[in-house]
Amino acid sequence: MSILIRGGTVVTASDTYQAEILIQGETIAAIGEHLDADGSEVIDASGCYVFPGGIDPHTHLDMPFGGTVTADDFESGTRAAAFGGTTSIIDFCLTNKGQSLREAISIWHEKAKGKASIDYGFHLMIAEANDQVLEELEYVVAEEGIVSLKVFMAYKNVLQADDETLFKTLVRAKELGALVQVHAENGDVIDYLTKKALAEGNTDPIYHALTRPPEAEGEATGRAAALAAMADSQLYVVHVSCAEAVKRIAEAREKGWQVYGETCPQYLALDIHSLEKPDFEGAKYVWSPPLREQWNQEVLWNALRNGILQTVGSDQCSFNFKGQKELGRGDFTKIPNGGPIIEDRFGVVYSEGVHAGRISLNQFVDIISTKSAKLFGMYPRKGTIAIGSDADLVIFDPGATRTLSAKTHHMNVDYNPFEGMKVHGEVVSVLLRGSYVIREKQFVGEAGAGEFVKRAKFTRP
Ligand SMILES: NC(=O)NCCC(=O)O
Ligand SMILES: [Zn+2]
Ligand SMILES: [Zn+2]
Repeated sequence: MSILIRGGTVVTASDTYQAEILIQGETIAAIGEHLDADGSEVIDASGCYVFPGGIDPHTHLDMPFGGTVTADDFESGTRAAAFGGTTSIIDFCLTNKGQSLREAISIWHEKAKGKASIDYGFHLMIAEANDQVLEELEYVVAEEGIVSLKVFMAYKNVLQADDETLFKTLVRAKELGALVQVHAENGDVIDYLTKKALAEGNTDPIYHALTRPPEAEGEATGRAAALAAMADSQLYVVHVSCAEAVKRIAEAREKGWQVYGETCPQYLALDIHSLEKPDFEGAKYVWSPPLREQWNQEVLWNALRNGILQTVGSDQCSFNFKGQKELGRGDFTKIPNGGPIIEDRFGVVYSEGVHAGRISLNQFVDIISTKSAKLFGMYPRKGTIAIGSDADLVIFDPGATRTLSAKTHHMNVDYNPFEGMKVHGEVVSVLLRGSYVIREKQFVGEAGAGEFVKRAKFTRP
């Protein structure tokens, strides 16, 4: 089976040009002009961009958290991702203290099996760094192809690990060729501030943000970067929300330390005042780190444009307002943290980034796909348009406009944090390894067609 994409403008992280793309089987066989279409299905991409499929480096599907389980599992989550132009995700596999890593990973494989309609990999959470865990990591990297390890510096008494755990993980990651990720907030300070707020009768959603100050994120980011430098290792800071954290990453990079950073669409396009919405609606906007004052948005865009931050992940972690976010009525600490973003990551970054003139088309591709492929060991199989690469492609109409809404989204959740937002550009069709997942805005993919991607060891991009 071969497909010829004709008439489109091919966009990669480095180039923008008119060309035809010939797909044979699962990969790109040729790129050029006047390619032989004999026997191929021809897709007319006139007026459209052809992008490499989006790679979302940060998702939580079918994850127990905050006393409940995320509303989207691998089936609904990956389908929604495909509608939005994403063809690969990397989901976080949680672990418990005392549990073997093999067991934790096999639980996550079961969650995805037969459900994912796009390709996926796993990051592995490190809850403790004892001898058994450090030993088992060799198998994790070499056999499972899981080359990214996540340490939480927040969520005290739930997910939070101490500095010793982070440092030992960084040292081991260096030996094995893995990239360490951190949720960088000072969990001890936040624990103190949240208890104080509740004791003072401050229970509304806005106190979630007020008890997680930017300094708590900046401090933890700087500490993690310093630990990475002392371990001579590599660090990726997830969901950077504010200027304080950007500053610490910039300082680390200036010193030549291998520190990378990701932000998310919610921090680029929403602000802290959403948490003040009446009737408990502010709970829809509870993330950790929290939404910040609006001026931080331009700091984040500048950091993406200047290469201080490299990627935008969705941090997809959806909970319905009814029955889930509502668990925190009367106590903001019981609001499950997170939101539904997987479908709109690509579109919001295109619209607010490229259309609004903040980043170039090529920077968009780098941020939304290529850098994640490079940092997480999938390049050049994924993250670009090149001969031999997987034919993961997005045909995108830049002239279309649409309004984001829970009424039209495909996530399994009863609200959309970007409700009513007008965006420029629309995903028309999506191919995963040469097969349609989205065809003319309709889902034609298959639950189970997505494959687990074993990734290559970390190399400095
Ligand atoms: N970010 C958030 O609020 N929820 C998802 C879990 C995490 O990434 O910390
Ligand atoms: Zn986090
Ligand atoms: Zn997350």
